[in-house]
Amino acid sequence: MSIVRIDDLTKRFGGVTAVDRVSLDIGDGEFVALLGPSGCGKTTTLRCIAGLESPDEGSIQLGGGTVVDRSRGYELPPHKRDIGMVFQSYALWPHMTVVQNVSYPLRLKRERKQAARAKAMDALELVGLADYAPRSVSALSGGQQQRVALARALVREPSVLLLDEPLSNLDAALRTQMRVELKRIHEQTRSTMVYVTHDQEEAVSMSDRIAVMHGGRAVQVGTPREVFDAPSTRWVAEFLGYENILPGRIEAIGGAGTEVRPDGWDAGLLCARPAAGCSTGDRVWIAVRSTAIGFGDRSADRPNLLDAKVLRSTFLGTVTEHEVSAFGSGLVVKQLTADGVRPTGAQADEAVIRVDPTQIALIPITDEPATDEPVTNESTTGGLATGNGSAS
Ligand SMILES: Nc1ncnc2c1ncn2[C@@H]1O[C@H](COP(=O)(O)OP(=O)(O)OP(=O)(O)O)[C@@H](O)[C@H]1O
Repeated sequence: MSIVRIDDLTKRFGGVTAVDRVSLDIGDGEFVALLGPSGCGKTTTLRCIAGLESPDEGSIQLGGGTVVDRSRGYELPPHKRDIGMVFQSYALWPHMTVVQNVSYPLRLKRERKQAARAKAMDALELVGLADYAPRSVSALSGGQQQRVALARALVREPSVLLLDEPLSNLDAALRTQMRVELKRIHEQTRSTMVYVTHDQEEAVSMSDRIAVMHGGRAVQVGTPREVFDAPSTRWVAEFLGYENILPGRIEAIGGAGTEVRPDGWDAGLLCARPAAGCSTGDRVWIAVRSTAIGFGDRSADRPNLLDAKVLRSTFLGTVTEHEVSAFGSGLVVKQLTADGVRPTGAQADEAVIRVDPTQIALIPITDEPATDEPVTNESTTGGLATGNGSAS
């Protein structure tokens, strides 16, 4: 049964369509991340679920009950929705102790002091802060304050917990630690969680499913594996860090996989992943991560060996990044430093590269109009992706 059901949700701010016909079903106990670059509509979607924004179109159901339905002008106020929220800013009461902050939502609901305190202590136990109960929240670190905010959201046992970039104010080490903590809390409580983030690692490491958002739309929804291994559009592939994206055509589909030929190449590539919805002759984007290309050796009889020219090599600390050219296409190759010694050909800048057939994603080229908007993604190197970008 879906605990959150969003149908055709649209929210406009003046001329800006912040959320554009988003539909999403979230099951009981699921952890779903809304992932996308800044301004793609993640927070607005979350705020519509919470009732902090009033959508222009569409409907939302929580726990089977309608909370907003624009078609009949129905809208339930935020305090009547069975949700808990955790924001980027912890929004705690600085003059209250830890336990007072956590029990506050129950006191607002007129729960008796002793019962509220007992539930608050259980919630603090869950986030590992029971020993801090009598302290003033102002005396806690950022990470501890975020845990208090989490305990406060959990204390009412809401059917849905909405989290808006809750870890973004923490330093990198604490963020990683809190990620593990949040996952544990989710496993322990099995609460349904909707988590807004622009951080891919966060989304992948915690979520059961990810909804990738772009320009107000949920452009792909799936498990982390599905989304990362089979991006549905060129934009999603680029956003998820595929540095090499070439336009090409499917030559043949056989037992060993799909043969594709990038435009302008004298050789094809074997792709071992299933090419869902593709047929021979189809135009496709051929997407390959830089880590899926290595230096090879002609003496081995393996598929996808190509002669290439090494244009530049840059040591990046743990990996070495090479920019190479094969059949006139620029490619980014990344190797662990330990494997970074590349076999040279007759000339110092010549090498044989190998594209791992199991690591190639094929994306049908559709006639959708291109967006000129660049992909903003900290983990993307902004390499030598080619193609005219005329389709997504
Ligand atoms: N109150 C508002 N008034 C006007 N425009 C708004 C308002 N809230 C959001 N927007 C616009 O709607 C679009 C989506 O914003 P939203 O905050 O939902 O994106 P986001 O994906 O959460 O971004 P970020 O990661 O930067 O928070 C943006 O273009 C934003 O400028």
